[in-house]
Amino acid sequence: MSTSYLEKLNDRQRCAVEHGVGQDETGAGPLLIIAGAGSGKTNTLAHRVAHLIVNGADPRRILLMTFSRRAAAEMSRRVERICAQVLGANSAAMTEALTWAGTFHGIGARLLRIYAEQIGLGVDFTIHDREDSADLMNLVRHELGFSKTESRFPTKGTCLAIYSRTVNSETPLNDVLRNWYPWVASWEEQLKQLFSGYVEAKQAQNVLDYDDLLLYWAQMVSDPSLAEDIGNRFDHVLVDEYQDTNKLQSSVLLALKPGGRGLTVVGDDAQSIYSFRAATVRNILDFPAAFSPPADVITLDRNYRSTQTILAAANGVIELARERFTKNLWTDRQSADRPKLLTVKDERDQANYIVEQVLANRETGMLLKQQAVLFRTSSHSGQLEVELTRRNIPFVKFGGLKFLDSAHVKDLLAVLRFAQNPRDRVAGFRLLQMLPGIGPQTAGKILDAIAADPEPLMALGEIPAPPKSGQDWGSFVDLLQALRKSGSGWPAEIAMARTWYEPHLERMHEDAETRRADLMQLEQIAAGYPGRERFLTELTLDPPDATSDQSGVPLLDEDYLVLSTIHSAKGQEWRSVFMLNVVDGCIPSDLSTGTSHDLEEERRLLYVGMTRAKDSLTLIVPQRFFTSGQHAQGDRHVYASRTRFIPATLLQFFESGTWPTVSPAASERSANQIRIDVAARMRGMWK
Ligand SMILES: Nc1ncnc2c1ncn2[C@@H]1O[C@H](COP(=O)(O)OP(=O)(O)OP(=O)(O)O)[C@@H](O)[C@H]1O
Repeated sequence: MSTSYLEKLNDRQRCAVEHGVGQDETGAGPLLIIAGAGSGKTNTLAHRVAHLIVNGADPRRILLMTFSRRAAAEMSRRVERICAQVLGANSAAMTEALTWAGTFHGIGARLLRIYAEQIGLGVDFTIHDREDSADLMNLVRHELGFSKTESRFPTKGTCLAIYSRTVNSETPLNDVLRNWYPWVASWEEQLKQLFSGYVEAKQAQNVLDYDDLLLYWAQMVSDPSLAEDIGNRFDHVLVDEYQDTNKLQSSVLLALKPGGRGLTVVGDDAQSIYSFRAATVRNILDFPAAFSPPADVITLDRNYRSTQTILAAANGVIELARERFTKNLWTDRQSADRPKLLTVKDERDQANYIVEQVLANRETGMLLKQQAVLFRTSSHSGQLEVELTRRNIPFVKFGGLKFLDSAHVKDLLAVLRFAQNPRDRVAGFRLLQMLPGIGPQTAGKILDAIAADPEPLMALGEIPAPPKSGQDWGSFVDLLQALRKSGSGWPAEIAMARTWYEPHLERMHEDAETRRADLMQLEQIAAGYPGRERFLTELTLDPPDATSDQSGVPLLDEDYLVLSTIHSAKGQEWRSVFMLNVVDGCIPSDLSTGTSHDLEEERRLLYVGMTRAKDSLTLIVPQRFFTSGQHAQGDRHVYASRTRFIPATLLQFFESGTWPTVSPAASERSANQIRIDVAARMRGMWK
């Protein structure tokens, strides 16, 4: 069989791809691939999966876990391309059978549905996103009377963050409070009560939150026979971005493959940027020793993405990290141009510079899509978005406000979610209050009345129409009962729900027309899923995160500039990268300067951003920037200085400059063209 597809790999990559393949029948021993930025991690992992399939592995028995659904889709596409070189026309069938590719949470949700009965879980469970979870937390907090306490009890968001960190890091509440939330430590007892109430409420309503998908999974595999049963479904388990997994995820993984047979994890400790989700870099560092004999380790340190000058600057930044394990990256892509470190007056000039530069690049044949503007926090791109819109330059923004966070999209999803799981109080609450004349109290009463019935939506039909809800009540009940029966199939159901919702949309929002366009787009997205349950699950777990000025994301063949938070830029690359606000207070963010641990993560963020660039990198340092909300002083302009992560010793790696540049000729011209001689007038005042 031809192995020509392996020829383009370098020796180390090839070693990683071939590790253990065809050695013996029990599969390869555990493998850790430490893959530096741009070292071909995705490429290598895709080749490994393809190589396994080409060598006879059953694709239905390969579990591939990635950080996002987008990454899983990209990986499957690459695997298919590689397999096609060897297997020709048969490859599509093989790679389509690669059905166990997804995120930890997505895979968890699927397994929980399969094993629901064995662990006493209602198979119809719905999944709460962070906002729904916070709403439910709030409800319980209210019921327990904590919102009325005299000194201030933590907000619903903080409570949820504490809960989430506690369960994901498998750390006692007491420690979490002491280390991360010392200012609420006095509330420990009440928080315990709250969390216990929250767990009971979720169970009564048959909902799981994000964390539950991992928690339930971990509980499930703590039973040795279930663990074995699930583990035996897969011959190979491969995990990408292992540096961003948390303790719970590694527990699950090790329980699935306790001896490490067939287990491959890939990651880069220098790119670990998700500790706010309780990810721990220890997972990757401790991986080899979790097995006996220890896992094999292969390091990829040749970078194929960036020029040598960009890499030198990025290496310089990460070299100053307190603790690091990855070696310096190297490349043979020479370039005479160092990355730019550009000082501008303020954010307005920053935006103007980018627009000018992006257009200039396009003149030289670089598509907008090959260029990206990265920033630490979603709000940093405000000025730029205004300028791009004004100049009619199409852009798509990743990170920050999600499409699914808009009220009307959430409304429509609430209809579907309530039909799916009528015990889901958060969805029910939202939905009932859309009807005229129904407020929180009436909604609560209705939900209470139907909760005990084995078929709550049938019970709904027996409730007399609440006063003032008029004819809307009847059509509401009809809709839900029809959806529950699933008679019209998918995606017709979502169209049905939208038709029902439209008059309410018009009543509630002045800009109903633009919102309607979002709903049409949602319907289009929905058509790509086999059914309501999969649609709701996957959308909640990995929502599309692009928002743009237009009603939707431009079609793929259109050209647009990419705006992205650094977090959302993970794993991507562009020919030209601009980074906004490379100043202290933005990166490191002034919210993150608390501990050295936080600071180190901010340094890695800058590193991740810089290593996205292939040919050209520009870091922009506005001397003044606008900050909102976080300070006691409120919104204000502050004077900024260059990020502390680029101290004077690193300036050698950059070409420093200012913009706009005033050429000598221009200043001479302006001197010659004095329109008002103010000085002469001033003198004249006294003559
Ligand atoms: N053996 C190789 N020969 C030539 N180019 C390669 C090779 N391996 C990878 N590349 C190229 O290097 C670039 C980076 O690869 P990839 O996106 O897989 O990196 P990565 O390790 O996932 O990066 P990161 O961790 O920074 O996101 C891609 O453009 C890819 O095509």
